[in-house]
Amino acid sequence: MFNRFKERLKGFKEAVSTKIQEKGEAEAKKAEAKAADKSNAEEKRPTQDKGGAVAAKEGKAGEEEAGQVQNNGAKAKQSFTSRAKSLIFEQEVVLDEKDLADPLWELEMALMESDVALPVAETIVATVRDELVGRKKKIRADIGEIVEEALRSALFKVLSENYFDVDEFIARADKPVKIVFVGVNGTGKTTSIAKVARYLRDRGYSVVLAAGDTFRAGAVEQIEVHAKNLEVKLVKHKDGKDPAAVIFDAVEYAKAHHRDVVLADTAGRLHTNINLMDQMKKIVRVVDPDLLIFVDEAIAGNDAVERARLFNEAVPIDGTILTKTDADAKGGAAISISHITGKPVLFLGVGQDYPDLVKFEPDWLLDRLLGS
Ligand SMILES: Nc1nc2c(ncn2[C@@H]2O[C@H](COP(=O)(O)OP(=O)(O)OP(=O)(O)O)[C@@H](O)[C@H]2O)c(=O)[nH]1
Repeated sequence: MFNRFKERLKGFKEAVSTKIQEKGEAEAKKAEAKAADKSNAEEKRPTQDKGGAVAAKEGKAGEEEAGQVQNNGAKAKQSFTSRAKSLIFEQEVVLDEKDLADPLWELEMALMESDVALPVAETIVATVRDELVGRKKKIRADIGEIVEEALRSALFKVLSENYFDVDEFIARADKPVKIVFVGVNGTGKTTSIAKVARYLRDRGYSVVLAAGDTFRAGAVEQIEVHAKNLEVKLVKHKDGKDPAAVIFDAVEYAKAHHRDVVLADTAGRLHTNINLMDQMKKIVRVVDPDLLIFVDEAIAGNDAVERARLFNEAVPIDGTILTKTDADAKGGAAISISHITGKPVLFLGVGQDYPDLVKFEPDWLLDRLLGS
């Protein structure tokens, strides 16, 4: 998961590390030279003072004393150098904007090549810059850790922007909670509905599915298989072509039978298909969903982000499910989609089986984006 993203970030980490090391070494050299000057000055002082006394004395005794003085001088020099060395290790480096210009450019490129949308990449770079510029770093501190911390904090800021606790929302909402899923073809909408049905059923909610994809041949049969596997009620129309009517009936069924949640499938559509977009608007008008969830696949990268933006413009969505993150090497869509739409990511699809659904938590995703 996100292997290419991690690979691309390495370049940035290395560039900052090299910068801190270079700067640290330059400052250490300066400190060493200063310490050596001071040590020479100290060495000279006792020799000169006692040197006068030596001149005043005559014979062997005088020579012995002179030897002793030289010895003392060498010892003083040695202890001064080791003190200077430990001071160098404790030396702190302050990074300025100039030091970080190249590494931050490297970071921006890494983010863009990982399909992070430009405004999001810029936000992340600005936060990392704020984290690193002007802060004192010890030369012997773990530089990798410093850079990782800055990145983590910048990514966390972006990922947690529109955080929404879907569990809490469902627990508090009036029942039945009406949830409609929309998106383009083949991105994993129906599979995600089945996963969410299982997720909710496991948390004690009763679920009704609505076979609202009346457009694609085989779509009703597909959701029927999921309903059977999960042992949940499916509402469908025989030869019905109006998805709004199917979903409306599913809601009526749920009300009459005191079911908690209605999960409605809809046909896959592209935002450019005006008829199908109008149909989606009609569904929203008729059903008035509590949550309109846009489903897209993480592997589509910037395309998924752009589609989410366009769907959100046509009919305001309440959140996103990003599928196929298990197959996504880049991570850009997962990082960008919420920032661009201003709506939260609710779940991530992490495989093809029913349990392969993860409730979106910024820290969970961060561990996978930055982890080894
Ligand atoms: N690896 C992986 N595959 C997934 C995930 N979610 C869905 N899929 C697969 O994606 C394919 C398409 O899923 P569907 O649920 O049929 O997609 P859809 O959006 O309903 O398709 P349409 O009905 O054409 O709109 C299936 O093979 C799923 O098993 C996921 O999180 N990871």
